[in-house]
Amino acid sequence: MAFVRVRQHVNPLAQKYQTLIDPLDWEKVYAKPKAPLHLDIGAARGRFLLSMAKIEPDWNFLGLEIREPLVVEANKWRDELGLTNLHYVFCNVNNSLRSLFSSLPKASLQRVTIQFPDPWFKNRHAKRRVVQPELVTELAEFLIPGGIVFLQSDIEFVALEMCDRFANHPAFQRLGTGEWLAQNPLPVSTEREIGTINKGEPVYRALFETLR
Ligand SMILES: C[S@@+](CC[C@H](N)C(=O)[O-])C[C@H]1O[C@@H](n2cnc3c(N)ncnc32)[C@H](O)[C@@H]1O
Repeated sequence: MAFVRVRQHVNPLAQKYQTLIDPLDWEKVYAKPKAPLHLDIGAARGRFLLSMAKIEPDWNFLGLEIREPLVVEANKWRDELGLTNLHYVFCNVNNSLRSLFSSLPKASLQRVTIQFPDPWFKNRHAKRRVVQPELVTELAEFLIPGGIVFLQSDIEFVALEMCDRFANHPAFQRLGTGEWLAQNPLPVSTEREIGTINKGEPVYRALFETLR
């Protein structure tokens, strides 16, 4: 499988990423549009979802990614494998969720993963980080009661900031003891997670649930 070469980071605040995305026609996207939906934010090359879609054929999987060539490539691999429960969309997740999900069958969105989002280390770039309070509010609106959000990062301050933003929203409660999770509860690791573990570096993980 040849990999397309792309820029490592793009600035989500740049003008060209402010275009609003059209709602999806879910009947055309998935063979079973009413199946539970797992959303992966910042899907990159999409390998995590590709494996998940094979393991859980009764779920639908949606990957959102701001680097368009990766999305084109991931959808090509999906087609080659004939997976009808997997789709990738090129968008800026910070301005697209509401439009994207306005047509979503009721009670579909059940699981969200945000894994190793770009850290944007400098304070003056903090607004470029994916988990902004507005994103948390939108997820609270569309997730079912009892829906799950799984967060992980290799940068502790990013993990802490993500956790604070979910903990500060009244719709979410953190699961577990409040310590970082020792294990990934999902059956597939992301590319970034495997790289981090192979370097012997820590991974900071947390689970949140929407109130029932
Ligand atoms: C460090 S990579 C991690 C990829 C994958 N989740 C993993 O764990 O291997 C973060 C990904 O999020 C994407 N991303 C960053 N900001 C985004 C945004 N506002 N909307 C959509 N995708 C975004 C980046 O382009 C990049 O592919």
